[in-house]
Amino acid sequence: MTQTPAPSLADLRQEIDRIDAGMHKLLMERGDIIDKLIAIKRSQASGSAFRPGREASMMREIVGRHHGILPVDIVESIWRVIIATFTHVQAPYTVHGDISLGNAAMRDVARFHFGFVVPYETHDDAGDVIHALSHSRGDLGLVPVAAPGAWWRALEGETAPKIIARLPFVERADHPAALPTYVLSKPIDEPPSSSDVRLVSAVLPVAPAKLPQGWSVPAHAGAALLVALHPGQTAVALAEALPAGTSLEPIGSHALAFVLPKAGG
Ligand SMILES: O=C(O)C(=O)C[C@]1(C(=O)O)C=C[C@@H](O)C=C1
Repeated sequence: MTQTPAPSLADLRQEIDRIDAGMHKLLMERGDIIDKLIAIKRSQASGSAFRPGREASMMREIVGRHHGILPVDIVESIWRVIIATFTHVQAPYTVHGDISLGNAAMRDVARFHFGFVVPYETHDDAGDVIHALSHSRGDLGLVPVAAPGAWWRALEGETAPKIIARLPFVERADHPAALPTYVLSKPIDEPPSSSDVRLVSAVLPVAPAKLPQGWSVPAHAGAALLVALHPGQTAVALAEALPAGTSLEPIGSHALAFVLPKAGG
């Protein structure tokens, strides 16, 4: 029986060149599709190209089907950069990062999720980020969930910026840009789906001795709570669980995080 000879280094490099050319061609083809999409989106009311629900479901699909020796970190980061860059091609925007919990961690979040083509500006606190968004056309803000003070109160009111996503989309141990971060923008034309987490600013008459049981409170400061309503939970039930005189204001929503099990775990 004749054995097929093992491929040479030159053969394998030829294969790599063929694959790279194919990937490059597909990316250019993706650009042609985005070009057509721009025309459709221009005719819609909102000036913003972001569709955070669509982005979250794409990331879920991509990371969910991945296997092989290429680390999932790189797959997530490549597609984040592709999507963020094609969004920028549709309508230019700047990412504003709140560095109150550290410059390096926020820069990693911004670069991992938005790449290097999208301009990145830093601000000393969440208030400055929200102010910058209010005066922009379609910029994005990044605020750490644990940023100091009741920063989310500046998101109350119909025309104020809102939370539209939570990063990282894909949660796993040792994520390279792990700082839990909210993405903010001016209100967008995408109603939350029934499987999204809706965020509420609750202001109690006095600071509570302990946080309400059975509710997710990602952040709190004095009498102000940022409450995350998970699918099935309602603002009416939350109001009943909190003291009389509490005010509740919607401040955005985000997709449920996709939790990736630990490799081998
Ligand atoms: O699907 C869209 O609406 C797009 O604009 C395309 C795209 C992408 O590049 O895949 C870009 C921006 C959106 O946030 C979601 C996805």
